[in-house]
Amino acid sequence: MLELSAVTAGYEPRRPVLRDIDLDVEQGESVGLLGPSGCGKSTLARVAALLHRPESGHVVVDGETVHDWRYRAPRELRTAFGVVFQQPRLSADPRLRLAALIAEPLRAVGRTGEIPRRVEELAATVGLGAELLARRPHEVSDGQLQRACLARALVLRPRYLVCDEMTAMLDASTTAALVAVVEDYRRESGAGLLAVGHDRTLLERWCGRTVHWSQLTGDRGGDRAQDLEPAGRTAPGTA
Ligand SMILES: Nc1ncnc2c1ncn2[C@@H]1O[C@H](COP(=O)(O)OP(=O)(O)OP(=O)(O)O)[C@@H](O)[C@H]1O
Repeated sequence: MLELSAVTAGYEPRRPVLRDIDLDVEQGESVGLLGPSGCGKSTLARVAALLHRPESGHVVVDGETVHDWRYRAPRELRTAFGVVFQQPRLSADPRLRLAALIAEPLRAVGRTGEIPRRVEELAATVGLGAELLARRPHEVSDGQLQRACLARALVLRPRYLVCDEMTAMLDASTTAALVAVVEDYRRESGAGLLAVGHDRTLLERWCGRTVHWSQLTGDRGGDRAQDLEPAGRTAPGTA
């Protein structure tokens, strides 16, 4: 289980974005996190994925308390997470062809022998053909690049997936395709999922449990219904 307890985190001393937040994701569970823009969802997702050190509180991953974040975290913990962000262009090295981008985590942990087979498997899973794999990020669409970023997030077979507005920039059919890839992986691997977004309908269809920001904060800071995106942008077939 991924356990966040009493997490306080932010970017400036004494001005936390999150205060005393508790959130659990069981293995095999899919949890949607819904809230208005700017409330701190991405910050919480980054703390959960060990990418942002909280000021206080605890993060426990399958019984192991986290003491270090980012590159200081032990490799075994870092590689337990696959993360997909909203804007693939900000998280993709523009110099890498898509095949190399998908293989990046395997290369980083020295498992280069697995690269050809895993890239081929995952390219098929996310729907990228050989011709696209040979292109660089500026030569593909946002949706194609996000497919590669999802493949990269899955390449080490993570125990937890954190999808931070993964589909916010995508059309309905690409959204449905990527959600299906995540769900197939989750069912087959037993991984836990934290999916962050604004789209209530999408998250409620996608996830077994949807948590509203106001439930995490006890209405401190307030989750106002009118700040949430209206239903209707949801991809068909994502239920
Ligand atoms: N790197 C940063 N440095 C300083 N402040 C930041 C940084 N990143 C985010 N913030 C601030 O922290 C607050 C929470 O931001 P965060 O991105 O976590 O919200 P969010 O709920 O994910 O928003 P959105 O739904 O719009 O993506 C915002 O006020 C934002 O301006």
